Amino acid sequence: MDALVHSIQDLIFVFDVEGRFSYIHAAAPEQLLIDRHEALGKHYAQVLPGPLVAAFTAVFERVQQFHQVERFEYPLTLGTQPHHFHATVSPLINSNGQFEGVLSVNRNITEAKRAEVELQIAAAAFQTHLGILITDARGSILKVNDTFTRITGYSEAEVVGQKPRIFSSGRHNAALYRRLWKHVIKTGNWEGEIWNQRKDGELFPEWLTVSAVYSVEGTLTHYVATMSDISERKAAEQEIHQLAFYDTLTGLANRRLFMDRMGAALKELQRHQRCGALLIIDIDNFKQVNDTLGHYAGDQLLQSVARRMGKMLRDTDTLARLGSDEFAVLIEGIDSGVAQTTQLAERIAHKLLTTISEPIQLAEESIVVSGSIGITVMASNEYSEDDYLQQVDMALFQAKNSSRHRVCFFDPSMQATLLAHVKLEADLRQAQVDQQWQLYYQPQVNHCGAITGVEALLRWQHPERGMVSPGEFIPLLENSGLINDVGEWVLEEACNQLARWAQRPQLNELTISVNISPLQFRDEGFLNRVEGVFTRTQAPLCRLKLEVTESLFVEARDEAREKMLALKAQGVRFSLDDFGTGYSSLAYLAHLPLDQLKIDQAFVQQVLESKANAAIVESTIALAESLNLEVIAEGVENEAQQAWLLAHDCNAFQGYLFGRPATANAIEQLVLGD
Ligand SMILES: Nc1nc2c(ncn2[C@@H]2O[C@@H]3COP(=O)(O)O[C@H]4[C@@H](O)[C@H](n5cnc6c(=O)[nH]c(N)nc65)O[C@@H]4COP(=O)(O)O[C@H]3[C@H]2O)c(=O)[nH]1
Repeated sequence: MDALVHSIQDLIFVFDVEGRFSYIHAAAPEQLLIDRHEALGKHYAQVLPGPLVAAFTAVFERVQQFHQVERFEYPLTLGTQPHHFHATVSPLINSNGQFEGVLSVNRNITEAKRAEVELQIAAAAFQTHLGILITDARGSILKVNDTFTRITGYSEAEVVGQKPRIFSSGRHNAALYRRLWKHVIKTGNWEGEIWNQRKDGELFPEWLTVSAVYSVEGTLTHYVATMSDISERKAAEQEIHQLAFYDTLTGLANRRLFMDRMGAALKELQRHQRCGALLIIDIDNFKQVNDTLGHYAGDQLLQSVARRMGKMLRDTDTLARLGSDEFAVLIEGIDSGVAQTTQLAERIAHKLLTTISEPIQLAEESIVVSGSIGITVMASNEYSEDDYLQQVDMALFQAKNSSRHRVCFFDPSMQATLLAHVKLEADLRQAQVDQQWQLYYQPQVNHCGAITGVEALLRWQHPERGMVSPGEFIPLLENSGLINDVGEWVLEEACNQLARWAQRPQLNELTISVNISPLQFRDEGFLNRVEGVFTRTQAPLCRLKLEVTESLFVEARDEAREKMLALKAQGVRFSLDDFGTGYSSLAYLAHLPLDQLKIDQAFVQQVLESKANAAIVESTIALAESLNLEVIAEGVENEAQQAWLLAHDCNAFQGYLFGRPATANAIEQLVLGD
């Protein structure tokens, strides 16, 4: 009997009515908290840990009171290991029906508990955001989770027993699947991107991991596949790629992608000695379309031009939009040499120009635009992408500035000229900072040869080049916007001179003519600047003449007239310079508040040689007379010219015959006859 009891794995305790241990069975002494002999006769509260005492007391009392079997579970640490027990506590009732104690049978359920927890974890893990599919060793589906159903549209019932190939998208060849299974067999798992098909037929990309499951004995029992639907991520990646490398308006490559392709083309050039050509295309009247028809029309224009050019080019060419109305074409991998590449690029450029200039229907209007193209041939890898872009920009600049050739090739001398321009512009900015300006004055005389006034002419005292002529730098001042500041300096200097001469009896009648560039005149702040100068210098304004040119009245002429009237009201007079060279309407000129017509030196110098020039000068003099304007001839170099002019009623002159431009001091000496 003892041997029988001894073989029972459960712990058996008998407690008397008071709760003292009267019998203890344990298969091994380590299953007990204290030694069996020591525990016998002790109250359970003296042996068990506090929390268990409380739980056991409640059970004990109920068993005693109701004479019923109670069951409960409790944790207990034996040695250092946590354990779980299940206790069945029964009342011990004697033959008289009296309660004599309790019998507690305690089973160690630690392993079962652990398995239960693991199962719970596994079940929770199975329901994750990843789709899970489990197959047997032959690949038949045994189980899938809810996420799998959400991703694929297949319920578990629909797929159990099937092979995973039912999800195949047809996008991958058999070799990929062979590689996949080979890898799983060799390493135990595989992961990668794969396209599958949902139940509704839609193909989608997923990130798939496949793992092989082996039994303890090492035999393959299952495959577990987890998958996540990456179609949204792929779409987002695609969108990011599109935004990063393509122009949103036209869908063409953007500057970044274009530069990448150029980099690749240059490498190709290095490896295989193949030439390439780079073209930059600019839509000449794009700004005008944008300003007059609005941005929407401008956008449509660009889209239309992009479409047409795209159709014209080959798939291997890269067409890109680099900036607002600037497109670029990269033609690469041309086997033939530089000469043939040049010819090919030119042919393509002309075709592009033709396609650009076909009429475009924008809303109600059909418009025609033109383009200009700069080309450079990429035949050497000693230049970088940026160098080639710079070259082609220069060629484009040249194409835009030449009225005849809308297509220009880059040539190195162009680079030298442009660099000189850039240097000159930088020098001009420095000239303004360092005030390297000087004002010279050229005498203007009447029919008796007496000096009545001067024309103020700007000089630039360049630190290295000496005196630079305004013909060279005025256009640059105009292009860079510096003309406003420099022009103000000229006016202030001339007005200060007038104010000084006003103090001197023999000089106080002299007038000064100041050249005003159309750009300066049109500037919004022009009147304010001029009035500032007048206030500061207190010059006698009736002796100030502003020389304007006909080109001022080509655009916004009413605005120009308004400004002239405002200045006229302060006593300022106006001279029309270079008369006869422009295209202004005489009828309009008659409406301007002018005081003087200046006959351009080109006519004056040819007056004796060319009948046509003589006729122009004669009619200018007649026109001045009829409009009641003074007339002055400039560029008079000899007495014969002066005599001719006098004979034709022109009584005011300027030119080398009477004096070259000189300093104010020199002019004063001339007037005073020193
Ligand atoms: N061959 C020849 N030339 C003569 C003769 N008499 C005068 N000249 C030159 O002809 C130009 C007359 O000035 P412009 O027609 O207003 O032409 C001026 C004017 O358009 C512009 N300019 C000069 N100073 C200024 C200025 O302060 N502001 C602006 N906006 N333009 C200026 O630069 C142009 C050239 O000025 P410059 O080189 O000083 O050249 C001056 C003068 O030196 C002559 O008998 N024969």
